[in-house]
Formats: sequence, C-alpha cells, structure tokens
Amino acid sequence: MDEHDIFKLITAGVRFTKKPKKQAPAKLQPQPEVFKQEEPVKSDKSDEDDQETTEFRLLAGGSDSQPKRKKSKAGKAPSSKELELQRASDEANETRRQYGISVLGKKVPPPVPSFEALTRDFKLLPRLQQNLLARNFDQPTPIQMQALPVLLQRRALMACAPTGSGKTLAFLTPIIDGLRSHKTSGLRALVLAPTRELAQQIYRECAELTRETGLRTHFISKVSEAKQKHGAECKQRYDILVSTPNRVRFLLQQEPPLLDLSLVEWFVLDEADRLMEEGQNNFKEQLDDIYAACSHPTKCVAFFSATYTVPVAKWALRHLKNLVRITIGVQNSATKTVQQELLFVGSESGKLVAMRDLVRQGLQPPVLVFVHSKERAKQLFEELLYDGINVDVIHAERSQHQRDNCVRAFREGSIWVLICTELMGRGIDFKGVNLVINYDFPPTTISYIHRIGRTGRAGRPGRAITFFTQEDTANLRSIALIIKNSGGSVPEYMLQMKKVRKSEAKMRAKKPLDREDISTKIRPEPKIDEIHKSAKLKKVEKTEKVLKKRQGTENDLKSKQKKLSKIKVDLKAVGKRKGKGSKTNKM
Ligand SMILES: Nc1ncnc2c1ncn2[C@@H]1O[C@H](COP(=O)(O)OP(=O)(O)OP(=O)(O)O)[C@@H](O)[C@H]1O
Repeated sequence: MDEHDIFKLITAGVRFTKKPKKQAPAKLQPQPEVFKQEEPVKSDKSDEDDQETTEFRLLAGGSDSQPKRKKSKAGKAPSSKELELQRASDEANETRRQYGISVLGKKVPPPVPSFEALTRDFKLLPRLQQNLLARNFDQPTPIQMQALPVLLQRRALMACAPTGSGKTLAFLTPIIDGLRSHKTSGLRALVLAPTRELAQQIYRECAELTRETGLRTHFISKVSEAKQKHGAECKQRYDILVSTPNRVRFLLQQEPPLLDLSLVEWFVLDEADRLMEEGQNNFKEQLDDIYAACSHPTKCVAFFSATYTVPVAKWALRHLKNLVRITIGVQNSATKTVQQELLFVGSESGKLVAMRDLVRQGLQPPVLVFVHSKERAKQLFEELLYDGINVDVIHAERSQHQRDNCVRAFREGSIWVLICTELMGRGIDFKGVNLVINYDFPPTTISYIHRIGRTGRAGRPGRAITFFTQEDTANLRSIALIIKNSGGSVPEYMLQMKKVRKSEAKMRAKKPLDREDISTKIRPEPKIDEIHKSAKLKKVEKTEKVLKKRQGTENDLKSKQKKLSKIKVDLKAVGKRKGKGSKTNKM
C-alpha cells in the first residue's frame, strides 16, 4: 500500500454499514431522507461535546439526494430512462459509502472518482487541466470528489473534511474554471482565511493552478501597497483576491473605498468556523461588512473547514439558497494518520524536563511546538536555543518579514523546531512535519484537532504528543475522546473523568490557565512583604465578591467598590514593580 492508498483510506473516514433502525441510537443515524432547508442544525447532546458550539455527529456515507424509486403505475415496468437514473444514483451512493462521503441537499451531483472523469464531464479549462496534471495527484481526495462537482455547478456549499485532505484545491479549481479568463472589470473571486500565513499559502497554490490561464490573483500583503493595486487609478485589475478579513475591510472603509466587491461571483471562507466566531477580536463583524459589499445577486458561497460549529451551520442554512452540505468521515474528528499520545508531565517545570527528554531520545525534524501565548513562545525559544537546538519562533509580535522568513526557513528545512502559537494552528501546510508537540494543553477540542492536523497530511503518517499537568485535567476527557474516536488508545480513567460543564469549557477557551513562566533560571525567593501584599490582595478580592452578593443600597456598594478597586490598583502596581521575582522555579 503506497502513500496515496493510505491517504484515500484515511481521509475517507469511518464507514458504517446500515443497521436496522431499532438497533442504532438516534444520534448515530444519518440525516433524514428529506432535506429541510429551513430546519436549524441542532446541537447533538453527545458525550464528546465539551463546547456549547461544537457539533459532534457521526454521519453515515450516503445521500438524501437520492431520487426516490418511483412506483411503476399499475405494475408498469420502469422506463429505461428511470432505470438509468436509478443505476447512476446507486453508483453515486456506493462511491460515497466507499469514501465516507455524506451529503445533505437537493439533487447533489455524484462524486467524481477521477481527475479524468472531472475534466471529461465538466469540460474543465484545458490549461487548468494541465496545471492539475502537473501536480501529479493520482486521484481526487474524497472532499475533492464531492465538492468539485457541487461547486462546478455553482451551488452553495458547506464542506467539512479532515485536516490535510486537500480542501484548498477543492475550492480553487471551480473558481478558476468558473472565471476562465482575465477580465479588466475587477475582482470576481474573494477567498478569505483567518491568518496572513494561510492566505499567503492559498495564494501560492492559486498562482500555481492559474499558471498561463491569464487570470490574475492578488494577496494583500501590505495595506499600504493595496492603494496602487486596487485604487481607482489602478489599470491592471485582478480577478481573484486572497486575504484576511481585516485587510479587506480596511480597504472597504477608505474614503473613497479602495475595493469594489460588487462583481464578486465566488465568495469562499477557508476555516469558516474560525472566521464566523463572534466576540471580541474575532472576525464576524468584519465578515458581515465584507459579505454585504459582495452584492452580486448570484454569487456562489462556499465554506470549508475541518471542524464546524452549530452557529455556522445555522447561518448557512438561513442565508444560502439550495445549500449542499458535505462531511467526510466523522464530523469534528482528528485525522487518523496521526498517532496521538497524552503525556503527564506533573507540573509546569515538568514540561521542560519532558521536552529535553524528547530531544535526548532524538527528535525527528521538522517538529512544531504549540504554546498558548507569545510570551511563552519567547520563553521556550530562549530555553531551547540555550540547549543548542536549531529552533525558531513565530508569533503575532514578530514583524511580517520575520514571520515570512521563519515560515520559509521551516519549509526549506533550515529550521528544525518551530515554536508557535495558535496563529499557526490552522490550515498551514508544512510538508512532512513529523511531530507536533502540544507543550501547552489546547484550550478546546477544536484547537486540538487543528493543531495536530499540521502533521499526518496528505496521507503521510504523523505523531502528536500533548503534555498535560494536574491543572489541565478539566479538558482531558474531551481530548481523550477525540483520540479514542480517531482510533487511538487512551487510559480508561481519562474517559471516566467528570464531564466539564459547558460554561466552564467556554470560560477556559476564552481565558486559558495562568501558567508559571517557562524558565530554568533560578529566581530569588519572594520577600516577606510581597507575600504579605499578595495575601492582602486576595483578601480585597474576596471582600469585593462578598460585597457584590450582599444586599444594600447601590450607592453604598458603589462607593465601597470604588475604594476597594483603588486599593487593588495600588497593590497591583506594587506587585508589577516587583515583577516576576515572586515566582519560584524548581528546575
Ligand atoms: N488529490 C490529491 N492527492 C494527493 N495530495 C493532495 C491532493 N490534493 C491536495 N493534496 C495535497 O494535500 C496537502 C494538504 O492539502 P490542503 O492544505 O488543501 O489541506 P486542507 O484540507 O485544507 O487542510 P487543513 O484543514 O489543515 O487546512 C497539500 O500538500 C496538497 O498539495
């Protein structure tokens, strides 16, 4: 079995043989036969769910789009046309079952089993055909098999397929085929991704696929450059724009706007669930403005991700006409090509010991290491650099130039270990990453699925090690379940742990644990007055809580709270001046 065979098998996900209705629990059943566009997606109350917004559902291969067998009138034999339709539909469903493809929607076109069938049936642009052939891919992946014909028919699509299963090609090919040749009218396709690195990667793939088609693709690297590229005086118009939402919105907000999106026929969101997240520092608001500016009445809208949340599905069902939903394998699950391990390291300082142990045993580069903040990324970088490891670090505080260099060096193999934050957790396709280390426990299962998906891509095997301490046990059960569901083994006690309340899981996702610094430096013992002050601060906070609960006049409460917060600010200022001196580290 070669790499490609493994890829096909793995990305096809789990297959289920149809069981009689009585035996299968309701939540494991495929979707109902008739597709109801208006019906909101309900959150499955499955045990695995540790987040309010996460939808875990096992979907059987097959389709609700299957034409129902017409009863022949008064025993009349079906016509040859009817028989032909039935045969085609049975064949499509068999392919779907074989590759773990589930579809929801009306009249979903059959999956295309080969690139030859695709080019023949859809008469793909000849130059695009050649560019696809040049990639030397033997066969479309399951998501490509089903998403390509759907998008080539310009249907609205919400697609969910495992990490590293070729979703990028699944949306770029129909865009390029749909646009065909360059037009000077302006932008006709917009692809949005949550990070600059991912947008740049999509742009590079688009540049390869559009080679010699005449189509012009642009990636907004610097907004300052965008004025010349897109402003009114710009003569050379682009056909496809790949960007992050904030850059696009910035250009739309200029007076006069530097972007005209009224001709956009293709609107694609990669990592759609991340882009649609609401709340502070999220993209949803920007996306609303951008979507409103894409006023073309018949634009094709497509959402892609390896994970989906209920609000995204609800939005799609409410706003997109004639929507098709595709799921490959089990929704919101980790890719099966990754061998996953959970490693108990005791305490924060135990992580450095474990890391050094792994290095001593011999790391097989390239290795990606995830931590939860830029501060921690810098700290770990210093430590590993000191150990003489060929390491670099990437986080939002580094300049664009530094980030680009870092990504390039890691791709080229001159950097062996790359420390990163959530910034690199999604979408980035580093070829051949052998190992992902979750130095800091991922804040959510969704984050875990994406982080470990940086390895084990395109059918290659990968390995992921997740460190956990006593403090991380709250989310341990849900991640252990993800590992179990993707074929890995985990100790039984982890699965028996208490389920975290949704509110707590949500809070943890928003506010990760306050962890001890990563350092082997010996720190001075805290001075007595500092200990005293931190105890006093705790007391103040406690009193504040009690006051909030207590009934009393509002004014009284407010003035007391004012006094307390002043004391708190003063104490914090003292604490800050003393800095990290109060922390101890045992290493
Ligand atoms: N048909 C194919 N056969 C083999 N490899 C493929 C095929 N299509 C794409 N690939 C390769 O698979 C790798 C992963 O593709 P891609 O980055 O599109 O994955 P993805 O599904 O978007 O992953 P993620 O969810 O992590 O963003 C890429 O290196 C790509 O070149």
